[in-house]
Amino acid sequence: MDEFQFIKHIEQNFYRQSTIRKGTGDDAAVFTQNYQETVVAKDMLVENVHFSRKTMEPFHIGYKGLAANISDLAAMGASPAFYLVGISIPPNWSIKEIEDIYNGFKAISNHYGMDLIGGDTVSGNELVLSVTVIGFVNKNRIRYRHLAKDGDVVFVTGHLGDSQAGLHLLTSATSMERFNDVDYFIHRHRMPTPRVKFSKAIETIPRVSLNDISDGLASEANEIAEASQVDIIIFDKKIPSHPSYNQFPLNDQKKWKYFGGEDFELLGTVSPSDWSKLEEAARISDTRLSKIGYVSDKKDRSGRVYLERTGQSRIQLKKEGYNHLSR
Ligand SMILES: Nc1ncnc2c1ncn2[C@@H]1O[C@H](COP(=O)(O)OP(=O)(O)O)[C@@H](O)[C@H]1O
Ligand SMILES: Cc1ncc(C[n+]2csc(CCOP(=O)(O)OP(=O)(O)O)c2C)c(N)n1
Ligand SMILES: [Mg+2]
Ligand SMILES: [Mg+2]
Ligand SMILES: [Mg+2]
Repeated sequence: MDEFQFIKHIEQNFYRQSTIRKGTGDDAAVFTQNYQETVVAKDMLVENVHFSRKTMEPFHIGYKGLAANISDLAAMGASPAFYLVGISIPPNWSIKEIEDIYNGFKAISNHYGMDLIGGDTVSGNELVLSVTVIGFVNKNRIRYRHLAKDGDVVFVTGHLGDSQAGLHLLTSATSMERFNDVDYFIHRHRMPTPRVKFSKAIETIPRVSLNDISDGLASEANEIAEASQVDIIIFDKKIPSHPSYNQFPLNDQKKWKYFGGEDFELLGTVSPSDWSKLEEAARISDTRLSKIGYVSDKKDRSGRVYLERTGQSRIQLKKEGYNHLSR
């Protein structure tokens, strides 16, 4: 199969989005849009950085590559619509394996009614995916990270630390039989759920600041604090974790839930007067929701995040987490 046959092979034969005028097959895609804001994001997935052939099957690579991107749309309040895929294919990957990556894309894109409208195919030394997503959101419902205000409630969806626990189970030398809920943790690592349903369900709330947790809670909370120029206080004991999470070494538990990343949960802040609406949205979207802290209303704020631990002094939670250029 050559490059052109490959493209023909992966093209969709119909489109779900009615706004599409031209998908794949010309020099560029064309869609029309009139009243909503257009939201665009890109995240890459690179062999031996984001996955290894030991930790992920080809299907998971496609699924997670698109899930990570959809997560950024959810973090802006946007509904996913389109995606484009740049792929560098090494010679030692079979066409069947590449097809399976695309089966991963198809599985999650079907779920959100998204269309593949373009991309690029090249040969390379390592498998590299560069995915671009496009979504739409109503003008006054964009969930910027600079929208946090004094006195807000700080919340998070789901459980934290699961993804790195899954990676640990996939890579550590100790036998998996020693652990409970192995399949759950591995699934959370390989096939994370972007919180689109929750993000849509909170549409009635006028102001929410939101970030998705790709680099760890500490990093994402600092991004909200810096962008909004507020101080955030987080209660250590309120961080939600899976019932079996406490089977891992204490140090790892702490490391993964604050600095691990790839959980693709949503972290945000909302006015206390909208908290009950948020709870209702969590209920109807079947999403776990936890109140984990608050935005300080003191005047001397500096865009920092602090951690409160029972019986211990308050410490600053620094912007540490997964960082590609920390050398
Ligand atoms: N190489 C790059 N060129 C241009 N913009 C970039 C580049 N890398 C990151 N960005 C932009 O920087 C911002 C933060 O990126 P990132 O930390 O990867 O976000 P996220 O963690 O939400 O995926 C985004 O607006 C992103 O588009
Ligand atoms: C083999 C392997 N090693 C390490 C990791 C852990 N890891 C890789 S990237 C990453 C953070 C998220 O990736 P990034 O590209 O920073 O996403 P973004 O913040 O741009 O959405 C983590 C925790 C992994 N998933 N697989
Ligand atoms: Mg990114
Ligand atoms: Mg993000
Ligand atoms: Mg991202």
